[in-house]
Amino acid sequence: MAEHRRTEELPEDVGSDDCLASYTHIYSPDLLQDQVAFITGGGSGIGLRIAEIFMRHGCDTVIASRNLDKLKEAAVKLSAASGRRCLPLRIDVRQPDGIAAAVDETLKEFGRLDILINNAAGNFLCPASALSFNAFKTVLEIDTMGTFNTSKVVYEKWFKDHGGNVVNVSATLAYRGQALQVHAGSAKAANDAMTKHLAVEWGPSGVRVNAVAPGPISGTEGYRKLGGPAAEAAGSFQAVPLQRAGNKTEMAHCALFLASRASSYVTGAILVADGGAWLTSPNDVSALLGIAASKRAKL
Ligand SMILES: CC/C=C\C/C=C\C/C=C\C/C=C\C/C=C\C/C=C\C=C\C(=O)SCCNC(=O)CCNC(=O)[C@H](O)C(C)(C)COP(=O)(O)OP(=O)(O)OC[C@H]1O[C@@H](n2cnc3c(N)ncnc32)[C@H](O)[C@@H]1OP(=O)(O)O
Ligand SMILES: NC(=O)C1=CN([C@@H]2O[C@H](COP(=O)(O)OP(=O)(O)OC[C@H]3O[C@@H](n4cnc5c(N)ncnc54)[C@H](OP(=O)(O)O)[C@@H]3O)[C@@H](O)[C@H]2O)C=CC1
Repeated sequence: MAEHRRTEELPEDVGSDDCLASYTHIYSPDLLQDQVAFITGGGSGIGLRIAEIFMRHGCDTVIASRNLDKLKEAAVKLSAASGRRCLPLRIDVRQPDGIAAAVDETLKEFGRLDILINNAAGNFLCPASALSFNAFKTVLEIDTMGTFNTSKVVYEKWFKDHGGNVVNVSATLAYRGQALQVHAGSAKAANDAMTKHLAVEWGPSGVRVNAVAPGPISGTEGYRKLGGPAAEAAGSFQAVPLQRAGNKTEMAHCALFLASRASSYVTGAILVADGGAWLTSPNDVSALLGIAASKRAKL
């Protein structure tokens, strides 16, 4: 008997921080019609693709991070690809006053805010013994405090009275112990707890709070910094049930589901989107990359 292996068509992707040349809608094209999304770290990687896919579903966006030149360049590409408006704003998610000013500007420009995507993060590989106290604190401040700061400002300025959707970008690396990742794993685990606590507290205000937890996602800074290309070369993805890395469009589709009425009864959920990697795969990146645990890894 002939062997049948069902294969799904993967959504389009490009490896660089560019917009897609073509896009086939899976969801209704008007799923986010005339809504407004505030996306931290929306100028690159997964955040940029989330902005693009949201805009292709009728949404206007604010993309906010530290590097305004990068954001302005991205905003031009995003508007050209989608015909929607994109406002680039400089923020550091560690600074609540700057976030507050950006949210004020968003409301002045668009008159509403429907979706917050907490995507900004920082990471690198480093053994705990070599990690400075400031390095650990820095990652917690960006990933965890940054998520709280932005969520709280958006809630107080708009969501408390109008409802809204928060989607946090987590990581499955937090689900098992992993060498060289105590800073990022601790931060993302805290964010998963924050997702559940805020879902409970803000549900009565009509605010849903969910998270998507990616595994390795190609074509991103995180993938490059954390050894994705080396893992590919070593054939490590064969150990992942779906036998490949994910792509940015796949993550954007998860965020779109959680940010839209497609998930209207879902809150406090963490949508694991890692091809099954954390369930089964060897996840000791230090062994894979040949990095001795006693040495500082600057990748
Ligand atoms: C689950 C998979 C399982 C199986 C699959 C099978 C095989 C796969 C195998 C491999 C994995 C493959 C792919 C990857 C998979 C998953 C990825 C998962 C998660 C990714 C998470 C991410 O967050 S990705 C985001 C990446 N992007 C960025 O990091 C961009 C933003 N980053 C930054 O701005 C900086 O890097 C920063 C975080 C350091 C912040 O910058 P800044 O505020 O300017 O801070 P600094 O002043 O520069 O530094 C502060 C202190 O930190 C120290 N530091 C900085 N860099 C390093 C480093 N590289 N190593 C150690 N220490 C560092 C710095 O020295 C400062 O400390 P002092 O004490 O000196 O003051
Ligand atoms: N790529 C992967 O394989 C995985 C990624 N993730 C998560 O996905 C998300 C996106 O990562 P990825 O696309 O790979 O990486 P990127 O480096 O492209 O994205 C991180 C973004 O965060 C922004 N940022 C960093 N620090 C700050 C700050 N202090 N204030 C405001 N913005 C900040 C950066 O912009 P700027 O420099 O302009 O500030 C950048 O746009 C992260 O939450 C990451 O943890 C999770 C698992 C796997």
